[in-house]
Amino acid sequence: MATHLRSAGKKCTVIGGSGFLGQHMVEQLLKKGYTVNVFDIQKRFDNDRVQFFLGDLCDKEALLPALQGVSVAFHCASPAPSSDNRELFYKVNFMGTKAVVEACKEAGVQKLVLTSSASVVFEGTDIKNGSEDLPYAKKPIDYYTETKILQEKEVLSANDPGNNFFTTAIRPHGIFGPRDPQLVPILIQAAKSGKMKFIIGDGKNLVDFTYVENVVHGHILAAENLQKGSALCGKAFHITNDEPVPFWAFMSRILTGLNYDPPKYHIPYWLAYYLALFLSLVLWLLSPLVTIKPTFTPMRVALAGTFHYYSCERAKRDMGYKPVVSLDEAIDRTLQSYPHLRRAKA
Ligand SMILES: NC(=O)C1=CN([C@@H]2O[C@H](COP(=O)(O)OP(=O)(O)OC[C@H]3O[C@@H](n4cnc5c(N)ncnc54)[C@H](OP(=O)(O)O)[C@@H]3O)[C@@H](O)[C@H]2O)C=CC1
Ligand SMILES: CC(C)CCC[C@@H](C)[C@H]1CC[C@H]2C3=C(CC[C@]12C)[C@@]1(C)CCC(=O)C[C@@H]1CC3
Repeated sequence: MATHLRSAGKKCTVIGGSGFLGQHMVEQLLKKGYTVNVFDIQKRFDNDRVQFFLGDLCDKEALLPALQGVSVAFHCASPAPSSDNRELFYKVNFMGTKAVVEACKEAGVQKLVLTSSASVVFEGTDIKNGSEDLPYAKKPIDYYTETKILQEKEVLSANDPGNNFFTTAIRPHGIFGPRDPQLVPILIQAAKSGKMKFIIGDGKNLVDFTYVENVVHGHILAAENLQKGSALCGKAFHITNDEPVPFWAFMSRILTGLNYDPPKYHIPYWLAYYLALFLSLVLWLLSPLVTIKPTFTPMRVALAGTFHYYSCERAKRDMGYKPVVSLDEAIDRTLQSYPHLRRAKA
């Protein structure tokens, strides 16, 4: 059945709809004829076609009005990984997700699609073409990821066909695109302050970077294929660009595309890792006196210096997923979208 026919008359709620991914979700859902509610802790854009509900997702009562009459809820809210706030991650990603599940059931929502993360299986060592069958990380790289695991388990185990409630999880990796507040802005900030001189390791490690529209496409396909008896029920799916790329080649392309020099000196992976670990220890000791956010954390060094790319064969097989924007096109569109970060040529 054509996508526009399947989506006719569908009403959905995007929890976290004011965020980077959330806003792109809203735009595509509206294009596909969905009626869209946004539930978020803040309102970051205006759109007459969207009904906004402001509140904290940890509060079930606040969620309920946003879910009335809705058939699909997309849950893509999370505190930013860089907030580095253990209590907040636990409260929002774990306890809050329990509230989301409860509220969906109470409001009679039939489908819940969670935005998880491919990092739920990453322990800081190489993953090449990893499938969804990899076990959850026993030692997740940070507390954000630890709570993404708890969150994913909570949502997948809530799948309950007997009560007409179906759940699935999308695991994207390294989302980028216009309006992303993390990847490009952090990279350019690091370049501006002269910190992007070194390639961690030999620079050959392949990683997935996934264009935001492909991530959105995966979510919408998931919602449309999630139904009684489908292979999606209670399962997680990698959504990638299906074009793993050397981490440092990708970074260099963004840097040169915005007129910054690419890194050219190599530093051994373990040296970078232990330097970052030592730095975080020093900053932790100083934290009662001063708060400094380091650019190079052990987590970022692990992400920058290892292979971690994932197979999206399961999504292709079970929901007909195929990236809609190639990596080349995605990088060009992203570079175009950040004129304010472009360095004036000398
Ligand atoms: N960006 C990436 O590379 C990847 C992201 N993900 C996942 O994708 C999802 C979306 O990420 P992204 O769009 O980058 O994140 P954003 O921070 O841009 O968006 C998340 C939104 O959720 C809101 N939010 C946070 N806490 C609450 C709360 N308690 N109640 C209601 N709303 C809340 C945020 O508000 P505020 O800004 O005020 O906190 C923000 O508007 C997240 O679940 C993330 O874990 C997964 C893999 C990779
Ligand atoms: C300073 C440089 C070494 C790195 C600059 C880019 C990084 C900020 C990004 C490279 C990989 C990204 C990534 C995430 C955040 C931004 C990066 C670290 C996530 C941690 C976002 C949340 C997830 O669920 C997993 C992502 C993995 C990749």
